[in-house]
Amino acid sequence: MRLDVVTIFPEYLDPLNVSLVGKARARGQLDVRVHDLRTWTYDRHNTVDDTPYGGGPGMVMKTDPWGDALDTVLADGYETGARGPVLVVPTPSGRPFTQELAVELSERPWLVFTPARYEGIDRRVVDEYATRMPVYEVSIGDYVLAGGEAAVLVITEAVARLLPGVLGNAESHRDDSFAPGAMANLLEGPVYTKPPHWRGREIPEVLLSGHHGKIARWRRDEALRRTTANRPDLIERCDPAAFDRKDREM
Ligand SMILES: COc1cccc(Cn2ccc3ccc(-c4cc(N)[nH]n4)cc32)c1
Repeated sequence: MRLDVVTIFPEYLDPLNVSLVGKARARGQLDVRVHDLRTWTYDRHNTVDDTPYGGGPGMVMKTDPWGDALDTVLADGYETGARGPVLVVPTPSGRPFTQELAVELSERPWLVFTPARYEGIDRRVVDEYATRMPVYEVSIGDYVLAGGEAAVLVITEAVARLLPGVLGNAESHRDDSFAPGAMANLLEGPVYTKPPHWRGREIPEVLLSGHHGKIARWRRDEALRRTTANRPDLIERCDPAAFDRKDREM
């Protein structure tokens, strides 16, 4: 997978050099290229913004730097054999970023991220590139950030961990809270590791029993308890039949 990120804060994407994404890049599983939008400005102040038509607070990011940057990035990608780009535009007014959308994006060969700042990018930029490629306008949550770079980090990590061979235990994302199956839509339950005793606190007996069926049922029940407490909205999405099937397996 190729990822291009165009931003006025390229250093904000430095975390993509470490941990899971950094290792995937080092192994050649991910080709991540970060571009400074100001490369495509030609005035003394490297201007990327201007006042909004219609008035109002803040500034809007100008068309030309984005158009020149995206044309260059896309041309370079095509020249190096990349195909099937999609534009990913972080915005508070986008569709919610979910595990389902992470899976969908992980199946694409080339993501081009356009994290904006100020009050966003002149709408004509998205309209222009929507004529050439799929555009995903994505919100990572119902809160307002100062720009899209943090969202790029979130989306990239959620997508990268789904790529074959990136996660150490190939199966572990299959048990994700939001992955299909009996635990789908359930939050993660509690986890424990050594030492067995810590400040007078013990490990739940069932986890020491070696009885895999009882352990699986306990984990499912704990996940149900936590989901009921913290995300009752997810409970409605659970499939009781999947629980029955899982119970019969345990
Ligand atoms: C566009 O409308 C906006 C309205 C008020 C502020 C801002 C600030 N801002 C600029 C670019 C940008 C990109 C993403 C986000 C963002 C995403 C999520 N989930 N929260 N916040 C916020 C961004 C934009």
